[in-house]
Amino acid sequence: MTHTHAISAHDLTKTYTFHQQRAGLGGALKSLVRRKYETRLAVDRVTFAIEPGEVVGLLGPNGAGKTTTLKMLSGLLYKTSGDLDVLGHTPSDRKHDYLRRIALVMGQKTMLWWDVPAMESLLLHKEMYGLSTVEFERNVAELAELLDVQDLLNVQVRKTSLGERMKLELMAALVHGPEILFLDEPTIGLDVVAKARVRSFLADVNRLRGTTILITSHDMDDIEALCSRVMIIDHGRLQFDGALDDLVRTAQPRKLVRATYATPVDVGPLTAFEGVSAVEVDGLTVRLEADRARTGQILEQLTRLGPLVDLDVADADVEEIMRDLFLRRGEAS
Ligand SMILES: Nc1ncnc2c1ncn2[C@@H]1O[C@H](COP(=O)(O)OP(=O)(O)OP(=O)(O)O)[C@@H](O)[C@H]1O
Repeated sequence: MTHTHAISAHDLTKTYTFHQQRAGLGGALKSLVRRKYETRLAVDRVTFAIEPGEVVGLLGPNGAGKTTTLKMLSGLLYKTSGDLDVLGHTPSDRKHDYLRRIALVMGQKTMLWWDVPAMESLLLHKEMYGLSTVEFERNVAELAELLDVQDLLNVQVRKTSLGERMKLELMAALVHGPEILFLDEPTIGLDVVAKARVRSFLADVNRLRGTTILITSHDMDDIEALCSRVMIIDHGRLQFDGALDDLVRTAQPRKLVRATYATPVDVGPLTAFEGVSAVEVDGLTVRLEADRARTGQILEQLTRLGPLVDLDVADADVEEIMRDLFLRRGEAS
């Protein structure tokens, strides 16, 4: 059988079953005698396919089911139902051949030994994945250069900064040359410079090696920099799967317009104009939101108000769009 998709999931579902601990000692004893089980539907009939070489962002509010999805894809968790195929494998079988072809990096977990230099962990990976010395040395050299960590490989990991450690973490994840990289919040806690470095590294890896990347992040700058496609998951359901641009267009049907005039203007006529909202005046600058479909007419209207010296039309910040989107969904459910 040939597999064209790197990842394909059909009605993928995960229900957690856990037992509720009652409060206090009496409660704890009662819980022992009569265990109360609860279930939580974390991922609910999710269907998607990802092609080799794609970089896809998995987005959603806290508790949406993103980590659970990544864990099922990487084989750390069993699915409850549905079909899942990654590189022709059932991930939860955790076959050696499968594990060789993927990597999972979790921003808050480390796969490096703390008390020894990163090189020791890399050598362990060499053994684990059965890499030849030539292959290993080539990969280490390439990754170390891309990440600029040549000087850090022989430093005890505990002595490295958070940003440095994430770079070493990525190196450890990629040294065996996986075809798919699962990333869970890879830039969490990093400063702006380190974040940018991680992003450009991931873009390089995708471009140079054709690595398929599925990334979750709460930082929309990560997503904008790396992903042309996003999947939004909320309450376990896949709510959107498509181009980031399309998401912006559908989620934010308004454009942000800023007009600056040479002399003060009366914005009275604007408020009555169809498709205009949130008009604000700040000295000689007028800000408003314009319905996407009517932006042309609205701009024309703005030119009639007075002598324009500057005009700026922009989409809302992706960060803001997400906030609005999740807020609205939260209110609706
Ligand atoms: N081991 C577990 N046992 C029971 N419920 C769990 C377990 N792990 C996660 N959950 C629940 O499953 C749901 C999805 O959690 P998940 O960690 O996948 O969300 P997430 O989208 O990654 O959130 P975040 O952005 O906060 O990391 C949540 O309601 C969470 O409380």
